[in-house]
Amino acid sequence: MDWVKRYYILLGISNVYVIELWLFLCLSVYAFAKAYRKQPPESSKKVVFLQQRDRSDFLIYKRKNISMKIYSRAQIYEADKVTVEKEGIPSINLMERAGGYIYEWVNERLKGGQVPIKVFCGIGNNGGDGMVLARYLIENNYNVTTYVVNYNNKRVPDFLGAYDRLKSATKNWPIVINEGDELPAISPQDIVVDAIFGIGLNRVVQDWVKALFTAINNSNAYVLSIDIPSGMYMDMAPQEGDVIILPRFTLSFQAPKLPFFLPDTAPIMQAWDILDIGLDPEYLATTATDVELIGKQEVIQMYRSRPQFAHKGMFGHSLLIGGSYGKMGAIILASKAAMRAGSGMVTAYIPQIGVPILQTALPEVMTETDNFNGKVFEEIDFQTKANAIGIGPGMGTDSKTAKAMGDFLKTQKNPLVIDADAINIIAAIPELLADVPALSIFTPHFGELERLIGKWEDDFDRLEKTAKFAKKHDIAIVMKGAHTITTYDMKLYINDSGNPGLATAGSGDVLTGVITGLLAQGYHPMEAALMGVYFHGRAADIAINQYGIEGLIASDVTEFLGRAYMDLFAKPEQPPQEEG
Ligand SMILES: NC(=O)C1=CN([C@@H]2O[C@H](COP(=O)(O)OP(=O)(O)OC[C@H]3O[C@@H](n4cnc5c(N)ncnc54)[C@H](O)[C@@H]3O)[C@@H](O)[C@H]2O)[C@@H](O)CC1
Ligand SMILES: Nc1ncnc2c1ncn2[C@@H]1O[C@H](COP(=O)(O)OP(=O)(O)O)[C@@H](O)[C@H]1O
Ligand SMILES: [K+]
Repeated sequence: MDWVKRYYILLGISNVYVIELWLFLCLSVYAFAKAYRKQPPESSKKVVFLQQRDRSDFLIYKRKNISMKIYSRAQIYEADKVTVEKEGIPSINLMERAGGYIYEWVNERLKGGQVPIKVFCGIGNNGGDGMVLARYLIENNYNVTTYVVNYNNKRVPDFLGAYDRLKSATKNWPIVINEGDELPAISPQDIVVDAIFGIGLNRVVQDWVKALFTAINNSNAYVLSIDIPSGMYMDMAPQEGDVIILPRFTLSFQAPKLPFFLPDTAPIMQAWDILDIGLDPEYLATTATDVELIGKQEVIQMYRSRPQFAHKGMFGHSLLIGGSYGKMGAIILASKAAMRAGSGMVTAYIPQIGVPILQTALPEVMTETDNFNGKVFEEIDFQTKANAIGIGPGMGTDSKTAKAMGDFLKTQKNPLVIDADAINIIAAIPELLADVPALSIFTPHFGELERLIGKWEDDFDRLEKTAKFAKKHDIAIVMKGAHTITTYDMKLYINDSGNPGLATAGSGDVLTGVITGLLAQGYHPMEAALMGVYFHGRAADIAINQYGIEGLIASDVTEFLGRAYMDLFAKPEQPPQEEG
């Protein structure tokens, strides 16, 4: 430090002053550095938060190991009750826990950044979660404005508890918004926390609250919804004129909610994650739900590996019935997919006209035909001792074919896979349903489903009507689409794999082949249906790494089926590392 002393002595300042000044300088630099670290420039911190969204590609979130049960509202309330009883805690502690976890989630991403955060709280428990979050944010020096959206006067006790705790922790009290009040200005730079309605929403929202939702949606702010976007019902479809908050991200407690997977509401969910708030594990594990998610863990449990001395006779003979002039591709796709799914042998039953085409395209597959020489087949009569039969792809709905199918159904006792034109024929001649063997698997897309069961009003109505139809006829119905849902015995199984690359001609034919191939290998029909839908989607998820979503065609899905099987036991992928 000699050079400092000398400098100050030169300036005529005494030694004591030099040391004090030096200390003062050091402390100032330290304080500045600390303050700077705690409050980094707004813009850079905002970027860190937004990256979560930029990476919120649906595939990333689908890989997460989330609860595979989808609980009803009543079950979630019961889980709350059981948890507080077993832990011997007041229920507000559970709210504290939930709000605390949300705070940790936000803090991990914002790292103290001074982005303006506007927390909008309702007056129920969802609002209470928002209050707890707001308090933590304020206590940790975030830039927070809290609002109470006063949509009715029935403030629930835990909300009031959380409200009081916030008010006693800070002078930064919430602003109450009543009907008729001017709505707060929200800027695109804000982060909006939506804790207005949670799973308790059960009726249409008042107009002024809708206006607030609209203002939030139009603000272009980053919106984080707590538990479920406000305005979205947990167990019914949006009503005409409803407004739903459109979040960039939703943090949902403990388990996903059914509307996150349905076509009317799922597109609202740009990205979401599940926050484990420690609800009683025993209750969660032992409670049977009407809805389940099927992902890798479920399929692993169904999968049976092959013994070393296996031979083809052990893996069944699949028979695929279909094809017609101009539509031989469909039955070729289905037959090849059955082989790739692991069927020991595959035979295609096709009109004579298709034999050279099929035999050239698929040397592994055998063929049988009818005795007619038409563009469609006119009878279904075969020698193959099939372990599983799939019928429909490319078959057409010619009256001769329909007659042949009716006669064929009368001879069948084992579960069939019924797809495409076979469904259309049954839809046109409903009496045929009486001859469909129990536990047969129907695989309609929405068009075919409507022909089969009639019109529906919305997603929930469709699920109910389809489940009842399936129950009545003792069949399984695979409702194809994004998040294919299979129903049997009034239960719903939501598939967790697949991507919009599958929206391409022939991918449904491939699915028919996969399910038939699994059935032939001795899997129970429900296992074959659920595994088949999963593998089909997973193969497409892997294949798009090579072909891209637009480039994917149905044959690629078949090519990647083996990879989908291998992927069952592949090490889980590491989630992408946070930056910043
Ligand atoms: N186990 C969990 O998942 C936990 C959930 N908690 C929170 O609790 C929430 C559910 O809380 P609540 O049952 O209090 O419900 P909400 O906070 O979702 O709804 C608030 C209240 O508004 C009423 N309401 C419904 N529709 C309305 C409308 N259109 N207009 C005016 N009022 C309407 C309801 O009767 C309800 O009492 C969850 O979403 C979650 O945020 C946490 O606090 C603790 C644990
Ligand atoms: N957006 C999507 N996301 C995931 N899977 C999809 C999507 N669109 C279609 N699929 C899947 O692709 C398949 C399409 O079947 P289908 O409509 O019968 O096709 P095709 O009649 O051309 O064979 C179904 O398995 C369906 O679940
Ligand atoms: K909410």
